[in-house]
Amino acid sequence: MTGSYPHTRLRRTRATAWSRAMHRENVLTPADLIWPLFVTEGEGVEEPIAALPGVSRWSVDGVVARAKEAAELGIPCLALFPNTQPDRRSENGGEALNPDNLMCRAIRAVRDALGDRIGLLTDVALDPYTSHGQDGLIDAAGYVLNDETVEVLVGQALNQAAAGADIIAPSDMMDGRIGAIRDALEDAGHANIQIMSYAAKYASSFYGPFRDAVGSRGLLKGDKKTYQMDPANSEEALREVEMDLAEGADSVMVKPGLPYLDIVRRVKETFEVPVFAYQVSGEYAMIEAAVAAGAGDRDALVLETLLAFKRAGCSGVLTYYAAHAARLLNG
Ligand SMILES: NCC(=O)CCC(=O)O
Ligand SMILES: [Mg+2]
Repeated sequence: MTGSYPHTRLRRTRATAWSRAMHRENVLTPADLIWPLFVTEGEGVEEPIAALPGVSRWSVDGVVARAKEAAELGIPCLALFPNTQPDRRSENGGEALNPDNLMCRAIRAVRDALGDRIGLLTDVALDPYTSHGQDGLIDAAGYVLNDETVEVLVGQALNQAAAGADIIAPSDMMDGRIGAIRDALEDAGHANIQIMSYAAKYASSFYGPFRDAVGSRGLLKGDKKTYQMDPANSEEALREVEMDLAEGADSVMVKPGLPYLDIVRRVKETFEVPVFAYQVSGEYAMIEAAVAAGAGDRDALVLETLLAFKRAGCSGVLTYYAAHAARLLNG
């Protein structure tokens, strides 16, 4: 119990740097960071993404170089996203099942170069592969079909697993996909491949720059509200998480990040499982815009926002600032 003034003065322990360090309740380290990288075709290619100043798409060799850099910085895991060429996109996203697609080539190249020195988390959803930009198969009215999509997602997950993925991360929000993917991984002898479920993924306005990065912005018609969650809901997030855990998810994700830290906290307190959050592209772009406007200091804003994820209960954060933050933390 907190006593009363003046015997208790909460400012006492804040008076010096050593004392603040001694009383700090949460810490951020490079091991808390997962670095999302965008892969593009070619060799020696770096394509800056205008909507995400400071973030580029890299050809596979560049991804390998970034992976080495990440391992040296103490970042434990990368999240890979492909920018599929327009002529490889289709109505049913079949390129997701191609064992030589951009994603699988990137997975194999990083695995060959780094072995187990870094983890590879791979995105399962069809939006980087469909000509309509939705995460699944659609009917004539454009509605995303659940069970038919899950069948394709299982194939996509097995394809990534065969290429060497460590953590399958379904971001599609179909019902039942975690159980279906878990069963398929077990049957295929991949008992130790993890699943990090994007369990509570909201239909958010913060994903705009990401859609530029994977080339789906211009393609997407309508929105994703029939499968991603309503930002008004919190009870429903607990049901989503509960189902994914029951189906075999090893860890769960909340997305977006900072505006949804109340969800992180509720999930953590309710289930006591590893929870991750995604500081998404629009959050990154907001910080960059604030810095460009002279409204704040980048390094301080980055470290404060990332620490806030830890305080809320996250085991780690997916962030485009991962390498930058790790450099700051390593001093
Ligand atoms: N499935 C991954 C994402 O949708 C990322 C969104 C973002 O960074 O805006
Ligand atoms: Mg779900």
